[in-house]
Amino acid sequence: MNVFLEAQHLGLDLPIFTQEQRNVKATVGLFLRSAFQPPKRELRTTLDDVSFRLEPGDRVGVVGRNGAGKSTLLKVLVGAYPPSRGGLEVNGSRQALLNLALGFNQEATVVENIMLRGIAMGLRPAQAAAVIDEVLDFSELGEKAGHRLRTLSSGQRMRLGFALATAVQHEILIMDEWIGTGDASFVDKAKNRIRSRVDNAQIVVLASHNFSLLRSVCNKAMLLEGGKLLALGDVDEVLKGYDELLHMPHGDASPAVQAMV
Ligand SMILES: Nc1ncnc2c1ncn2[C@@H]1O[C@H](COP(=O)(O)OP(=O)(O)OP(=O)(O)O)[C@@H](O)[C@H]1O
Repeated sequence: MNVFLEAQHLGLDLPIFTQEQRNVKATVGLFLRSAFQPPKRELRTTLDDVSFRLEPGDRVGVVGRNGAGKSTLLKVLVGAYPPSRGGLEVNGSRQALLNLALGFNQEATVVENIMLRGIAMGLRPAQAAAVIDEVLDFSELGEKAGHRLRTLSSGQRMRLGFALATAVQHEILIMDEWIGTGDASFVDKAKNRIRSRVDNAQIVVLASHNFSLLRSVCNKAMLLEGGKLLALGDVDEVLKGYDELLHMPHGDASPAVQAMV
């Protein structure tokens, strides 16, 4: 199968809720208005005319300043947000390593959650059942198998989310910079597994601010600014352009970026 990920003139508008400027010194009025004045809903363009095609062997870092649209682009690529304009074509199985704590059912047991979330991630019921033992083993939660999720600590939930999200190798891996919050031995184990999933994926998309991580994982990078794709190319060149951009006011393109576009 020819694995690829293609975005064609992709655009996304998200609703934002704004409030008229209030006089914070008029305390009583402030309380009344914050209780009764409805917010205004506006649509804001978060991704604007983003086009690229990724092929097997592409390991692409997604960089840009805070609020540039990196996480939003990843959410569109994993199918969490449908694009408002343009199209996204994905050929191959994809796995998101984004918010590992999301999507659990607090009232269901650990094993039930592995089944439910495994199926939600696209596994067939038999495949989800087949990974239960491995997920319990990797997350070191065997003795909690029949416990309700709400009784787990946040670190234990993170282990479960990580073990489940990485239980199966996929062709396309879409991930945020992964910062381990578990104890040191789990973080080491998790890093080894991530490395193996990255090495064996055909396409990797990694959003991060960490240049050394990006250079060690990626061969290409894309630079976003204000929801637009400014550059896509060799990782070292794009990081150089991004580094220059970081020292410029918003809206100005750095010389290295201008040379790339
Ligand atoms: N759910 C949402 N609803 C409305 N606006 C949003 C939503 N999520 C993000 N935004 C806005 O979209 C823009 C891009 O946000 P995004 O999280 O994609 O940025 P980012 O490049 O990942 O930033 P950072 O480096 O700070 O994580 C920001 O202006 C943000 O305020």
